[in-house]
Amino acid sequence: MLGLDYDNSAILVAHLGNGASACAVKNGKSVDTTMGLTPLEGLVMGTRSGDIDPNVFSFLNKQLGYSLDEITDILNKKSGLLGLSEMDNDCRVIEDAAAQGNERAQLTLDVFCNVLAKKLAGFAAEMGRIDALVFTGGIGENSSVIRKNVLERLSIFGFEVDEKTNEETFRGKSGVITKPGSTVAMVVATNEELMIARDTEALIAH
Ligand SMILES: Nc1ncnc2c1ncn2[C@@H]1O[C@H](COP(=O)(O)OP(=O)(O)O)[C@@H](O)[C@H]1O
Ligand SMILES: CC(=O)OP(=O)(O)O
Ligand SMILES: [Mg+2]
Repeated sequence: MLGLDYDNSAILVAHLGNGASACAVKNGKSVDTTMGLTPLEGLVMGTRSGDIDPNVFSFLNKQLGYSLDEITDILNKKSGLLGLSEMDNDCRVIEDAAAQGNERAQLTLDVFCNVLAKKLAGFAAEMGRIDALVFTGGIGENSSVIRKNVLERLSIFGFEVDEKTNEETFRGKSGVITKPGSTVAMVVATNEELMIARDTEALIAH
């Protein structure tokens, strides 16, 4: 798509759906990712907190009396976009509220984008350069608001969003969303379900 040399490339991938993660892909291989032992680590997600002080477990238990199961449930199912906005885990609902001037909704979007931008910047440091940044997943493929917010935070790496193309890229459309001469950011529509089905078929066929 970009004519990059597969064996000499550094690509950042932001897969933003309900679950969300970022990945550093060097020379075609994933060399780092934001999720950890469980999908809770890393980015702010629909209902998952992402990175948080691990002492939150002992604090919420000792100070506020929550059980281990309750804290696990809060961090996985009641945090993230839902917990920050106190509205919904669906990014569209929060974007609409922010557009109407709801400050809490705007803060939620800013936290989401700030955490993502910091992770991507860290990956850039790890790989030594960025040839392209790929947005995918429901939010990555459809939200021009989130993409613009993140790219502006990463302008130090030479990203310059093309506002018109960015706004016109959604619902399965793929393509570059930055200006000519900018470090490349693009949308790549994924079909995870098809990949999972193909991988499963390949595994059970043997
Ligand atoms: N037009 C849109 N603008 C902003 N966010 C959107 C839009 N369309 C879908 N989304 C977001 O995409 C999320 C779902 O992404 P998806 O990749 O399907 O999730 P999953 O991780 O469940 O596979 C929704 O929760 C919603 O927040
Ligand atoms: C791991 C993951 O992406 O979870 P979800 O199905 O919530 O998106
Ligand atoms: Mg998905």
